[in-house]
Amino acid sequence: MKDKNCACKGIRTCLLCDDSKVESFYSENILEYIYCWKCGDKAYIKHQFDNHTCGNANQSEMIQFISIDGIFLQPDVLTEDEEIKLIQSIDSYDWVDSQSGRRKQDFGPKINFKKKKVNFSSFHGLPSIDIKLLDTIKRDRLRNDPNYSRFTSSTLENDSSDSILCNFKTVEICHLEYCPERGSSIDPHFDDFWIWGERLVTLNLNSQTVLTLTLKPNPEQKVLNYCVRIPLPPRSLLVLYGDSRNRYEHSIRPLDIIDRRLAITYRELPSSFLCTSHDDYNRIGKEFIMRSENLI
Ligand SMILES: O=C(O)CCC(=O)C(=O)O
Ligand SMILES: [Fe+2]
Repeated sequence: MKDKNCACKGIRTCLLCDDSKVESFYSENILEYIYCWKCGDKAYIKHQFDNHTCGNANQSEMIQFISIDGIFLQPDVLTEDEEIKLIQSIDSYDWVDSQSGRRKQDFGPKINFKKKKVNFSSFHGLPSIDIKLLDTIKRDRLRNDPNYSRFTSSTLENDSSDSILCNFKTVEICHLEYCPERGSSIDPHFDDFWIWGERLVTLNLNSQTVLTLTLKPNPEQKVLNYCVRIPLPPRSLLVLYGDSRNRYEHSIRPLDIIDRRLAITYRELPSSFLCTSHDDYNRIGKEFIMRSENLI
């Protein structure tokens, strides 16, 4: 361990505080399935990925795959020009050091997840360019090819002809920066279930990476553990929901950061805050909506 000159706490580390981090991270050998965004609901064993046929029909029985619920990925939702302008806007705000070698910019209230308390005093609105681009994407740039199973989950109340972002109301935005020099990563985790809704929406900018889904190891279950690797090109939009949000933890491994990568996460509220008779939840829901409608 080196002297701490970073924001890591507890078991989290980055290259600044632990130079063995990258080699030791996820050294266990587990089966890797690669997600195919065209198929929408399948991930193929790594060495056979290039041989698979997209869609449900005509799949060779020799190809080993798993079905996976609740991933939507759409490449090229932004033009290169839009991406450049978005990155310029992001870099006009101050970065704050965060855990595991990341830096971040938060646009939302301070939340104490354990005590279930929300403090809105520092939340003054959401960056307008982030919201306008997501609106454009929602309106014009998402495709639901009927030949493939792009929406899979029963946890969404959407009709299959709806966009995956139907009725998505952003109430919090976070900008994240990952750099290979800092060994930036995010450990496997669930996003909070109390305050954040069903869909986790992420825009990937500046360089490609891979988001990894894993199941928490369960010593009682004797099934071989595995991971699902989701390649994320720059300018792609990812939505995790259903099993991918609720059953699998997600992470970004340091070796998957090959260049500076920026991500914008957009979060919504669950219905428990929106249509409720619970006074406290009602107040929190209303305050979120009111503050997030202010574009800065
Ligand atoms: O960087 C990413 O794509 C994931 C970020 C994430 O999981 C989070 O902020 O909760
Ligand atoms: Fe997350």
